Amino acid sequence: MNPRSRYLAMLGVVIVAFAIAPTLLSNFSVSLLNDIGIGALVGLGLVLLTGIGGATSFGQAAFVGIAAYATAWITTAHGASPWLGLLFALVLTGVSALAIGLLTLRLGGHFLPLSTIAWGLSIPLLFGNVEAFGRHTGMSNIPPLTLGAWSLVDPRSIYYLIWTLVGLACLFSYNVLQSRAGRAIRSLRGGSTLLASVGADAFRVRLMLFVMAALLAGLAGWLYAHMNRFVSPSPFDLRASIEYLLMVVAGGLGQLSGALVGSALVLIMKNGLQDLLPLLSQSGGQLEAIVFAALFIVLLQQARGGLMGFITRWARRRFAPPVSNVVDLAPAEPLPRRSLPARGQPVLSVKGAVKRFGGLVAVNDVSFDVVAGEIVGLIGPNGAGKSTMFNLLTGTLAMTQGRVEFLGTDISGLTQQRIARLGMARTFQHVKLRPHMSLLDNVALGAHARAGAGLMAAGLRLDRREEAQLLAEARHQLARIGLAGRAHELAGSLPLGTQRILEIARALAADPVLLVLDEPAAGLRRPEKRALGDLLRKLREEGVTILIVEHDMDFVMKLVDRLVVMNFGSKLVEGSPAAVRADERVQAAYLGGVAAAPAPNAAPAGAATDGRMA
Ligand SMILES: Nc1ncnc2c1ncn2[C@@H]1O[C@H](COP(=O)(O)OP(=O)(O)OP(=O)(O)O)[C@@H](O)[C@H]1O
Repeated sequence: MNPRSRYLAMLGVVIVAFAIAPTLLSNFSVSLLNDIGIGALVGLGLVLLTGIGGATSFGQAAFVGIAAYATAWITTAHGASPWLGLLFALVLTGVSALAIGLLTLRLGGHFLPLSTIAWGLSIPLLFGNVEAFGRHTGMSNIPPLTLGAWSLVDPRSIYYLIWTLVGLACLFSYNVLQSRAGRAIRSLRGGSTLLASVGADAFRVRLMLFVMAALLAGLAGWLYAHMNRFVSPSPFDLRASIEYLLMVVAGGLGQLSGALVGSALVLIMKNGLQDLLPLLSQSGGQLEAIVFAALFIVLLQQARGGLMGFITRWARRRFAPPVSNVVDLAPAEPLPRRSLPARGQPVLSVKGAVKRFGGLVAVNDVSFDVVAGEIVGLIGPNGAGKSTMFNLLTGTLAMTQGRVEFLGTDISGLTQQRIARLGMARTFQHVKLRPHMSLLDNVALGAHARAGAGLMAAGLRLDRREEAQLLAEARHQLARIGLAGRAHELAGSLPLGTQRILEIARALAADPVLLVLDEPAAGLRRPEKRALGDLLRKLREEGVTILIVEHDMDFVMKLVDRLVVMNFGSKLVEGSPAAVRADERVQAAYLGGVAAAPAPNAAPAGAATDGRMA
């Protein structure tokens, strides 16, 4: 049996087991399974938001509460149908999440989790102080769910609805993660610069994810209200939020199944402890909290991947074949390409660029132009201001003064994301890849701005044609750099030099007009450098314009059409490689005539062995 059939068979067994469970289990066990399903829905949102998106939330129970109170209020006070209650609950939860997200998601570091504690505390307090919500006594007599004439009042009948919704939510979330939106979500950890460089807005991605997680919690809240037919503030307070977080940490924050496993683990343990602890001590309630706190600490120390982390590692060792190097992608129409400007047309024009870091002038009144179809090298000794100049061009840093035009548009005040979308793609001096993602996904991320399917389309699998095009583009770019055979390996497994090349493939996937490369040859061996040089020359033939910062003079002199030399933040000279090599000011800047080395192949006297001038 191949792995896919084995996986489908296992899934079939799980579905059949869930379908027949209510006929075999006691009422108590079915009710427990219902609670586990509701917990799993909240946990699913937390896995996406915290485990995959990297934003810790201590306030998820508040969203469960907003939906539970919304449906309770509209169905009891206004006699609305619970299905209208669902719509109302989801809209209210979504709008609340959007408002809270807009206010808090820009907070960095520890401030975001702290802010989640603030609203996690305040929203249940609000429930307890509103007369219409029954204050701390809560609201009762909430109608049960009905499907036509079928009332879901009994735990065995609502069981099927809960677990069908859990199944659909898992499928939706899985589809999202396997998409353009999912790649952006998986890239959130590790900062927003990379996402901005491929034309994605990290804040928007995080906000959408936050709303999606809240909606999953809202769905759970709606089920909770109509299953228990009673709501009060305490099941939605900070303690409940921490319990949801504990569930996903116990189950495994890194994978969707962690939500199900964690919910089951914590709720079964909680029930067991509630039976056991009173036998051991009078104060069983307090002991339960202590046991859970101890469990949390042990998990954080010993098993950060949770139970599913253990199971996955074991299953991989036991069953999984080695990573398949076959790129088994369906054929797809190529993505539309942008038209490149005619050779010699102006592409980039930098006028009087200045960047100050406090008292330090890192870039001082630098001007130069780049025209279509040429390779221009930006060189200079260490600390000359080259990377800062690149960061100004790409919008990564704001200019203190000056102007940059790209394809005739003034991009001086534009964000990195807008500039990327205009057709400027870059690589980084300090490689920015997502090591836990495959090579294919890393490169497909580069083509993010060439497609448009969002979360909803991805979740419903309406994005398959576009997704196939994105993956085909990524495969094409991987083939170009000779890594097609390793498409499914993790980017983190590559040596640093190869990671730099992978960054170039990611930049090419954006179909750029201007490729901005920051030290692409650093860490490459001689044959790899030769291959890189060939690739860049081929790109130039195809009409791509290239601006390159490089310390390897042997490499750069043979490659570029023109050089701009910087020193102490200012432009020193500009000209052909031969003219620059012969220029005395450049020789002086590079400490004693290193740049005057006669043959481009030979390491210049006094230069570092890798051919670095500086
Ligand atoms: N974010 C920053 N804050 C303060 N100073 C900075 C910052 N970034 C760069 N600098 C300073 O600006 C100057 C230029 O740095 P930059 O990295 O642009 O030089 P470079 O030519 O790229 O050097 P290298 O070749 O070593 O990478 C250096 O003195 C550096 O310390």
